[in-house]
Amino acid sequence: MEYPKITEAQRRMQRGRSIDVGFTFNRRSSCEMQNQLSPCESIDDHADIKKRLQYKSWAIGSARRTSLQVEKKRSVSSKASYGDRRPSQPAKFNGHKTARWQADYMKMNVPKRWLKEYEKKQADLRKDRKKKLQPLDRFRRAVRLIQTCNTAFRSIVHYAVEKGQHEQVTSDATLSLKSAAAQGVMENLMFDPEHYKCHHEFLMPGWAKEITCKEPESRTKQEIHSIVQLMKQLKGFRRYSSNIQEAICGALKYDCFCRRRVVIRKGHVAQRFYFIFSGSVCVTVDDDEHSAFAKPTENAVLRRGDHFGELAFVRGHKRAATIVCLERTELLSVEKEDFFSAKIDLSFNADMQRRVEFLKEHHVFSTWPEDVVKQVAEESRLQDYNSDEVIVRDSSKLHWIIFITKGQCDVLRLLDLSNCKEYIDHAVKYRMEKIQEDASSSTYSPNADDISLSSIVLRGFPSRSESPEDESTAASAENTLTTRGKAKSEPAIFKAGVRTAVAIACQASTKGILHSENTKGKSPKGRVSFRDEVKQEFSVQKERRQFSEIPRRYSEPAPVRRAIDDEEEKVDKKPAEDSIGVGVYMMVDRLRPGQCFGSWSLLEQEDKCLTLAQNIEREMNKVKNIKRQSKKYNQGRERRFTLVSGGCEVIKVAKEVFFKYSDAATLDELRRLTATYPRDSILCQTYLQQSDWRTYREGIVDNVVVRHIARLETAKGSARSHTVRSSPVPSPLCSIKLWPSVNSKWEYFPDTGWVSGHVTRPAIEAGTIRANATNMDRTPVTTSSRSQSPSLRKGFPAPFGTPRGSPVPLPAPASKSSEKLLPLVTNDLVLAQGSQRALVLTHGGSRCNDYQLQIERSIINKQDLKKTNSQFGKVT
Ligand SMILES: Nc1ncnc2c1ncn2[C@@H]1O[C@@H]2COP(=O)(O)O[C@H]2[C@H]1O
Repeated sequence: MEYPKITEAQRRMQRGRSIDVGFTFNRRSSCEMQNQLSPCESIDDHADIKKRLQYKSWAIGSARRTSLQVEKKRSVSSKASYGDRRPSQPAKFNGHKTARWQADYMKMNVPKRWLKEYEKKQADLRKDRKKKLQPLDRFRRAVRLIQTCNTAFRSIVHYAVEKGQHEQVTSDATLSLKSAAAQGVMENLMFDPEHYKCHHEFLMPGWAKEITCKEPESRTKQEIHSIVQLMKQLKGFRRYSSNIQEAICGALKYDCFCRRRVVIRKGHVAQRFYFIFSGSVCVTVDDDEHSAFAKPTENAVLRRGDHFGELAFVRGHKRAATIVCLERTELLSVEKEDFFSAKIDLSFNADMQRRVEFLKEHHVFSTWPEDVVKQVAEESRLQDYNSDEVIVRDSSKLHWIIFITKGQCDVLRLLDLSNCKEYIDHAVKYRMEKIQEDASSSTYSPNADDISLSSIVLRGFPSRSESPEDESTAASAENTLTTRGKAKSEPAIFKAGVRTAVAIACQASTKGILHSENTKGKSPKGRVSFRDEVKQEFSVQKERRQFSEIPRRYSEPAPVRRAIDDEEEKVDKKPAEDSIGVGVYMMVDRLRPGQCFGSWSLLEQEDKCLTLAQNIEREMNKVKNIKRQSKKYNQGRERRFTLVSGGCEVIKVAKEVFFKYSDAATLDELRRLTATYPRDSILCQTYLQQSDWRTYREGIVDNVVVRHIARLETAKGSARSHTVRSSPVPSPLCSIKLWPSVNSKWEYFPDTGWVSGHVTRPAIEAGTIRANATNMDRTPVTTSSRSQSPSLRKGFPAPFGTPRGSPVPLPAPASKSSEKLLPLVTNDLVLAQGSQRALVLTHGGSRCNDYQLQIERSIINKQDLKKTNSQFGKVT
């Protein structure tokens, strides 16, 4: 058989057409999975391609065979040349950008029309796939993504461990344990400092260690550049210009020291200047490093990003302090010669100049001679703090006066609530009412939230009273307390207060009201501590002193004073947990540039820093100003404040240095700058007011919900003004709702909220409930009345601590334009007007469409309803 002769061009054309379908498929797959499969990769892929083609109905047998043959031939013959043919950049096709595989087709004479059709089909498919993605599919996708990320992360960790860089991946738990151990006790802080810490501390990477251990001459430019980038993480390093940075990094040497290792000893000749890359060191002015561990609060602690050892170079003296590691610390140091050749000293001189200028301009130092100011500036230190960093934990142990140069700091007062008369009175009163209410009504069992405030106070008592046993526990607790109380001859008020509280605790626990979670949730650090009587006795005495406004120094005879002081010292020496039963931090002041912190104790000892002549004059003035000064003395002596940075730069001047040069004018100026903060009793009242659920709720409502609703309503327009809002805003605007119909049916619809069967229009919200049950009236609450601040609501005193869930009357509204239902929230009590039926919302809320609403129908008889209402009356 003779075959017709065909030209090479015809053959090529035929081949192109015959392989089209199969080839298109193959090429497509090569594009989609470039890394896994490519048609010309090897003959081993042949089986795979065949398998794929079997499932494609449009890949007819003959075509498939041809294509495979062609593919096989091609893959064998053109294996070497394929790489060359393949264009590295996307080629242009018909004015459109095309992919690599399209360019290949062009070469193989694949008709453009087919390509276009194919592309269009693919685009449609992609669009459809995107559109039809169900939430579940989306979720699956997200899960897959997370899985991928997780796998990637694990492989990085694995790689790091293999390469010996596993130290960099240190868990927070290990770090927090380390730092807690390094700091010794957690001191008096009632919040967990770990919450304010970065989760990972970055240790020096292996490659950086290698570079910094090399001789400076053998470091390449690239290596120095990498070290510069790494060192830029340190705030102490960033302040240098790029030239200085490079010069420093060319000479840096890596060192790692363990805890207790002395890096610098006072009086030694200076050799190196140090940056802290990780860990922390303590600066102590003693020759001996032990005070760093014995009195940790008295010494400065330097951390990652700080530097030390410059003073000796700048001043040309010997080392001014001892520096010891508090934990495993990584340091990068620069030799003396490099320090000067890199001109690091210039930046320190500039810093020094800034300090001098700040001090010179400050009022306190206005009378000081220039050389003295310079000396003080030399001995002071400029430090910057990030937001939320604790600068001073306890002002009573402060050894510096802190001047704020930039930014702001917050002064906090740790308020011991268990020592606040107002708080105890409030809690006991509230609890008594609750118990009476419980005793009289068996139908209504209060929610755990209802006693949240009282449980804070009760937390200060031994856990034995919280065991859900019976009254015998109460009796025994009371007995123990009374016996102890007798032995110590407690004041009567105190005994009565404590007894009531213990009794309350037991009664509450027998009813299963006290929930440990509840207590835990409200407790800073979840502490449960027992305040012993001695502490309480003195706290009561302290309280009395505070109330009487008579300064202790001048009102009490000396021996008594000493005795009290001694006792106080004893009490103060107790562990932190014992000294504060229930604490809360209150912000009392915000300091801005120019203001100072920590001068109270200085004013107290002002006599020490005056000359004899000045002393005589001051004695005269003292008599006149006795009352004014005594207040400040008390403040300095008894009250402790915490200083927390809000992002600031400060100058710390040592008190001793300040003492040396202070005169009367300086102290007067300092006194003028020193703020007098409110007494604890006032702070306590403010706290109670702020933590009052209703005040809080109104604040939130004013700030968030009302604005949100207003926005929604503006968007919806006035057409919906007579319909019930279906917005899912769980607005806790009102706790009591009155319904206009006596026997109305109570129904809940997810969209429309509560609807009464007897009312044609939506039931009208009522905000006011009168003391008398029979006189219950309805008055609509408007958004405008709601948005008023609590103080503007006349005749609406804010009782302390009305907890969430308890019935709260709302103020008389301004107008009745709004005829809408306000949403209910959990624990809301719903009363029908004139009806004896009450509903307590136990779960969800009328605006929570996703929740199944459960309603507890408690039938309250008339008597109980009256009682309840009379209690509402009491609250108002
Ligand atoms: N009060 C301080 N607070 C923080 N660091 C200090 C204080 N006093 C001295 N230093 C540092 O401790 C270093 C001890 O060595 P130098 O004197 O060389 O440089 C000193 C300062 O860098």
